[in-house]
Amino acid sequence: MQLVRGLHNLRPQHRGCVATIGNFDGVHRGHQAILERLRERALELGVPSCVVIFEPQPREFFAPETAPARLARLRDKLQLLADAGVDRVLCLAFNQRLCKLSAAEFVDTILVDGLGVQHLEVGDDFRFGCDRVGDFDFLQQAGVMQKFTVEAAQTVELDGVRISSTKVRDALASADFGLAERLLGRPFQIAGRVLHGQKLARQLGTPTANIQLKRRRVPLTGVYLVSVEIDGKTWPGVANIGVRPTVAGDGSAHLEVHLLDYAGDLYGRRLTVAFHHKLRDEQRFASLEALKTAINADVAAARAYWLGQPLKKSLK
Ligand SMILES: Cc1cc2nc3c(=O)[nH]c(=O)nc-3n(C[C@H](O)[C@H](O)[C@H](O)COP(=O)(O)O)c2cc1C
Ligand SMILES: Nc1ncnc2c1ncn2[C@@H]1O[C@H](COP(=O)(O)OP(=O)(O)OP(=O)(O)O)[C@@H](O)[C@H]1O
Repeated sequence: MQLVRGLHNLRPQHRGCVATIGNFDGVHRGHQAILERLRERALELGVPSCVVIFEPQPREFFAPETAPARLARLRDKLQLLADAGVDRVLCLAFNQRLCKLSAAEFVDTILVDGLGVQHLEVGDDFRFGCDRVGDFDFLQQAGVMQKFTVEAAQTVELDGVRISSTKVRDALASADFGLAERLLGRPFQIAGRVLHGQKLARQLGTPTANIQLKRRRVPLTGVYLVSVEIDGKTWPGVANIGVRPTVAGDGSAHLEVHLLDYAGDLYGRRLTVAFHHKLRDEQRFASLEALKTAINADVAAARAYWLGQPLKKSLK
């Protein structure tokens, strides 16, 4: 899959494609259906498929304080789009200039002049352009004039409710990982590289791998039963995701995982953590001793859970 960053990096050979536009946060089953349709159209027309995304996402640009945490960071989104068979991603900087484009300018500059789009696939609720004036009808009319076709993707629902990134976030916030998995079409996961921590965990008796979140905000906090994939092998574990109030960190979120029965150095390795069950909220304990007691109880609960579970369900 090819990544084109910014309109200015589009070349004449990029013209001619089928395209869709959106945030695609989490690449849930609604998105997957659009991408499937896009792939079919690309094959029919013999042109590449292109997904247009924005960085930052529009809500993060307009209201950085209240924009929801992302389900997946850009790198993981790109991987998911590649896995869905997308040929090209055009990643546009969402800035003052872009948000001021009228719907007609958006179509002319990006879709027609930039991409030479032959077919567009969008959700029926899709809106774009300054003040979100552009909609499906507008696109269809523009398509008649500018010689491209537009199709409204059928809404994908689960139990009568439209699947959306928002619904996945709600499921994670209420720790309903079964629902999150049904919305996403895969378990909710966070991937990252293992960093050196404050080395307190060993003193607490429970070694943990600290996964780099950088400045990433996360859509869930607390203590969870997890399974962790390392180089294709899966290990049961217990994880804390949060700001670690007891040891007064820097206020940024950390993901720390203790793997049951794993002995070995994980520094620098890339882990993928899948979430299965919430044990409790993160707490501020009065002492390290009290934190240690709580973590021991978490580990015992994890051990009991994984022993009682048919491991093959979640573990390879
Ligand atoms: C299962 C588990 C549960 C945890 N629960 C909490 C908690 O409730 N409150 C808290 O402040 N820190 C919690 N922590 C984080 C510890 O504070 C952290 O692991 C410890 O500070 C070690 O940090 P280090 O790896 O950077 O040395 C938890 C960690 C684990 C592995
Ligand atoms: N359940 C769905 N069924 C069909 N199309 C969908 C579905 N969800 C999103 N789409 C379409 O996928 C494209 C990208 O959607 P986008 O990520 O911007 O919104 P979303 O998933 O509804 O997220 P949010 O909850 O943040 O609004 C848009 O064309 C949108 O209409």
